[in-house]
This record gives sequence, C-alpha cells and structure tokens, in this order.
Amino acid sequence: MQICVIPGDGIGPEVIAVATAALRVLAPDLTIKEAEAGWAVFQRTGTALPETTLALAREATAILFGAVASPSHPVPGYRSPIVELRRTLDLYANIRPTVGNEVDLVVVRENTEDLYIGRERLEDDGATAIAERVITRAASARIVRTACELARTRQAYGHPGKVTIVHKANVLRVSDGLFRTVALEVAADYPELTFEERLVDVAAMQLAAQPQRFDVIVTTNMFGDILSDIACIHGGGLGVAASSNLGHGRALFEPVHGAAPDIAGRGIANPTAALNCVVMLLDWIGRPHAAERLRSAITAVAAAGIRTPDVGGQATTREVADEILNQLSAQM
Ligand SMILES: NC(=O)c1ccc[n+]([C@@H]2O[C@H](COP(=O)([O-])OP(=O)(O)OC[C@H]3O[C@@H](n4cnc5c(N)ncnc54)[C@H](O)[C@@H]3O)[C@@H](O)[C@H]2O)c1
Ligand SMILES: O=C(O)CC[C@H](C(=O)O)[C@@H](O)C(=O)O
Repeated sequence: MQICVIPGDGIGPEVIAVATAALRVLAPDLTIKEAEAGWAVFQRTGTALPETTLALAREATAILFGAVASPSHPVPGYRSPIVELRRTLDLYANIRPTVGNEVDLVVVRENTEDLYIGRERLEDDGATAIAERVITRAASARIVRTACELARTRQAYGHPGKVTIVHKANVLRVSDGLFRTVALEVAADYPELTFEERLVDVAAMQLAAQPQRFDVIVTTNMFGDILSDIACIHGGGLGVAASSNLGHGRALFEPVHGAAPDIAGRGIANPTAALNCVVMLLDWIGRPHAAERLRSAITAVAAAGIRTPDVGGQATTREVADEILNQLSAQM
C-alpha cells in the first residue's frame, strides 16, 4: 500500500511532519511517498501541481495533504492544487465532521463544481468581473446520495438520521433551484430519514448558535467551504478539524485549515487536525485498531494539557508531537 504525502506551504509541512511520524509508527508497512504542491513549488517551477505529484497521487491508495498558500490576487498559471486534485481525481465528496460538547455533525460538501470551476473573466476593460457558477444534476444527486448514506449509517449508531439540505434557491433560483429539486428527489428514496431545508444564511446562524440541532448537512461547494469553518468552532477550531475527500475508491485527507501564514515558522501550529486526518486515513484503509490507538493518544495528550496556543495551551508543535509518539510507544 502506497500513501502519497503532500505537505504544501506554510504550516502544512510543520503539521504533516508530525502526522507522517505517527503514521510510520502505526503502519510501518506502508510506503510513504512525498510530493510537492503549492505556492513555493509554483514560484520555483511555474506549476503549483507538478505532473510527478499528480502521478504519485493517482497511483497511491490514499493521499495525505497539508495546506497550500494560494494568493488572493490573480497570478497567471496558478491554480489551487487542492481544488485541482479534487476535480482531477473526481474526489466529489468532502466529508467534514465536527464532534464537541453535545455536538456531533457532519458537513457534506460538493467538491467538483459551483464557483470552484474557476471560470472567471474581466469585461468592460476590467470594470466588470464575471464568475460562472455551474451546478449539475449528476453532481448534486451523487453528493446528496452520499449524505443520505452517511446519515443512514450514523442512524445505526444512534444519531437522529436527519439531513439538512442547505441552499440559496430563493435568490439563485436556477442554479440552487436545480440542487434543491434534485436533493428532494433523492430524499424520496430514503423514507427512514428526516429531511429539512435551510437557506444558507439561516443555516450559518443556526450552526453558530445551535449546532446540536444538526446531524448531516449537505450543500454545494462554496457554501460547504464556509459552513465547515463555522462548524469546526464547536470541535476545538481549525487546529483540530480534519476532512476527507472521497470518490471512486480514492481518498484524500486534509486538515480544514490552510497554510496559516500568521504563525508559520513559529513552531506553534496545532498538529491535531493533521493527526485526525491520519485517524481518518487509517480507518479508510481498513486499520481500525491503529486508528483507535491514535485517537486515544490524541485524547490523552489534550487531556494532559499539552496543547498549542490556539486551543488554550502553551505547548509547541514539537512538544505535542513528542507526547503523541510517547503515548503511542507506551501503548505497545
Ligand atoms: N486546503 C488548503 O490548502 C487551504 C485551506 C484554507 C486556506 N488555504 C490557504 O491558506 C492561506 C491562509 O488562509 P487563511 O489565513 O484564511 O486560513 P488558515 O486556515 O490558514 O488560518 C486561519 C486562522 O487559523 C489559524 N490556524 C489555522 N490552522 C491552525 C493550526 N493548525 N494551529 C493553530 N492555528 C491555526 C491561523 O493561524 C489563522 O489565524 C491562504 O493562502 C489560503 O488560500 C489553503
Ligand atoms: O486556498 C486554496 O487553495 C483552497 C482553499 C480551500 C477551499 O476549498 O477553498 C479551503 O478553504 C478548504 O476549505 O479546503
């Protein structure tokens, strides 16, 4: 089994180093191949997602991705490598769970279309900017089906079996209207589940104020991007939140956070999100025992108060990493 590891930029390499060390201890038989992507490799070579990286990602059983630092202004030739990987490998379902005090919910985000298709242009000599938004029946149906299957599986473990369909069809009547219509059609195939609809603005408010009312949330790409950042507050924040990108027997695991330029290089990035990605990866490749070992090490280290500043502690990335590895070896 081969795992492709893409550390990326900023704190990506800092947290992925910790995640990779844990993975080596928990699954020493795996072959780990490192590959480059992001802003640094773009500046050096002119491509943010080199062909060699794409080839390694394609042949891997699973991919572990750190974060990339995409610029907020147009740069000719630069496309976000993570957006590109999701689309090129057709990793259509972005699964973003949040578990916290009385909160246990999952945001299921469509991952291949919407405004993320990247068709933007200027008109009127630069006075008008236009972005195309694409919503298709096929992509909407498969993401809603994924959410329903997840809600059904969770129902077997005592969750309410509720799917919240989030859209903005009151304004985007054609595009989100199609997403909504298809979602309600798919819902009809799951009589054992409960469905509700929310407009995205109200969903954001309720997700902030009353997260315990949600079970599985399914939505389009951009809304899912924003809602999953809100949701993660209830699970300890961006330093903790992990996600999987799934499709056709492939999977890419990545923290919800980005390259965090404000703390990069200071040695205080929280590696927990990346470690939680390893938990998800181990579960996905069929190693539940190893996943459970890491899960309990993460819990024990946090409970002992060895926490980075973002979660109220004073520990460095290195101190958390050392303690995680200590815990893993103590389990032997
Ligand atoms: N999947 C990805 O690769 C991805 C995701 C989000 C943002 N980005 C990119 O990252 C860059 C920075 O974006 P941003 O600042 O808006 O979002 P960010 O997620 O990088 O950071 C937001 C805030 O959360 C903090 N934070 C994030 N992860 C943390 C961790 N592990 N430990 C402690 N604190 C953490 C940061 O210090 C910052 O204050 C941008 O260039 C953006 O394009 C990439
Ligand atoms: O910065 C990038 O290149 C992508 C950011 C990325 C996104 O999907 O928009 C991030 O916000 C995320 O939630 O994964």
